[in-house]
Amino acid sequence: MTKSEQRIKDVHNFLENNDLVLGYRKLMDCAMDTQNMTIYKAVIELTDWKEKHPDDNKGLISRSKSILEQISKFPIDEYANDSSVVVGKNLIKSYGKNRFALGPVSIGIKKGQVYGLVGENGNGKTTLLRLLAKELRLNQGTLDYNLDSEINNEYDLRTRLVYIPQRTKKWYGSLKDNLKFVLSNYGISPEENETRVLMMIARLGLWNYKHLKWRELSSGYKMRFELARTLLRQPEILLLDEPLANLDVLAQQVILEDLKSICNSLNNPIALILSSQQLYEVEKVSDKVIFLKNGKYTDNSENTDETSNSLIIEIETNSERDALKTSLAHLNLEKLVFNGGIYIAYFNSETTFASVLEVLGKSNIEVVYTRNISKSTRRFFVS
Ligand SMILES: Nc1ncnc2c1ncn2[C@@H]1O[C@H](COP(=O)(O)OP(=O)(O)OP(=O)(O)O)[C@@H](O)[C@H]1O
Repeated sequence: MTKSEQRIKDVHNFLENNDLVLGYRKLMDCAMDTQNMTIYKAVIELTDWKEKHPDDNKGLISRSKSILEQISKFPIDEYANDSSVVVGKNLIKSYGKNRFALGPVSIGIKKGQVYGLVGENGNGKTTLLRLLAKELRLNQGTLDYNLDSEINNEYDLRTRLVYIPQRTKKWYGSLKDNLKFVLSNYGISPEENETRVLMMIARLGLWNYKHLKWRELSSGYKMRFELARTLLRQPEILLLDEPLANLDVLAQQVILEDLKSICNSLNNPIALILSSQQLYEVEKVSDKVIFLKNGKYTDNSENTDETSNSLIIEIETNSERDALKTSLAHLNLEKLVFNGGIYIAYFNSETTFASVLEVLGKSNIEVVYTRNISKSTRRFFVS
């Protein structure tokens, strides 16, 4: 089964299981992989119908399946270049003597991959993103881009290597007109412009906002607009500074899933690096998580820290510390740290998470929340 057939099958399964919100998004991703305007138009028409018939799930499923059928007839040219699109070696950036210094950082990312950049405030996330975006000059190290498009000047580079800062600029007119303006520079017909823009509006959940102006949009939707604007230009590398800021937890998950899915396109994948404070959400979608502390770098695939073999568990409980300590003691508990809200329990490598759950379950400890963070970047935040 090809990847494209697998994706179509996945959408079928989502529809069959009534996971319609997700199924519809994945249907749009399959549609976008065709790059075919007839398919785009069918999706646009269905999006409009869906908004007018919000409760007709049966109708949505049968109409979606009929589009899937059309999509399955299109051969998809799968992107096949497996080399890194950006390679940074021993990057160092200093803002001056005795001031903040980042690095050395080495990084290499392929298209279709997502890297999460995490760390507390002021630890160099924006600095690293701006270095990769060529907005800041390196003090040391080398930075190479292997872009597929021909790059003749700074403008070409800026369309393929896009950095979206935390605060974006105000724009005038309607959301849709602004998106159409982006494509008007690409020499495509007005009809195709309209179709591509409406498709992107549908995919980014902006359908009911397309006629709104900048000041009428919440910050979450302003970010979605920025993404739509950027994605229309088909970038090869996308650098996002805190795209989750100002979003509620549900919206954070949705936008991350959307980003991951869009960047994983079969024929037009994008290398995505995003910074965030939302560790767990970012970990879920990232191929690699890079943790920055005081400008120094650790990534979660290198188990080089001293706790890399330990079992580390977060536990939230209303019980007393002594009671917790006593019940866990015989499980080779090495350390129990309380950070004010949550306990972090460190065990030696022979202890399993299942055995801790068993002990907690049988004890009188009232567990509100627990999580195994042994492999999570979270362990660097708490240590
Ligand atoms: N232009 C600059 N000149 C001097 N120092 C700077 C400059 N820009 C950033 N810094 C310093 O570099 C450090 C890292 O900043 P940076 O914005 O990269 O961190 P961050 O991890 O993105 O933080 P946040 O999560 O708060 O956005 C901070 O101490 C900041 O004050």
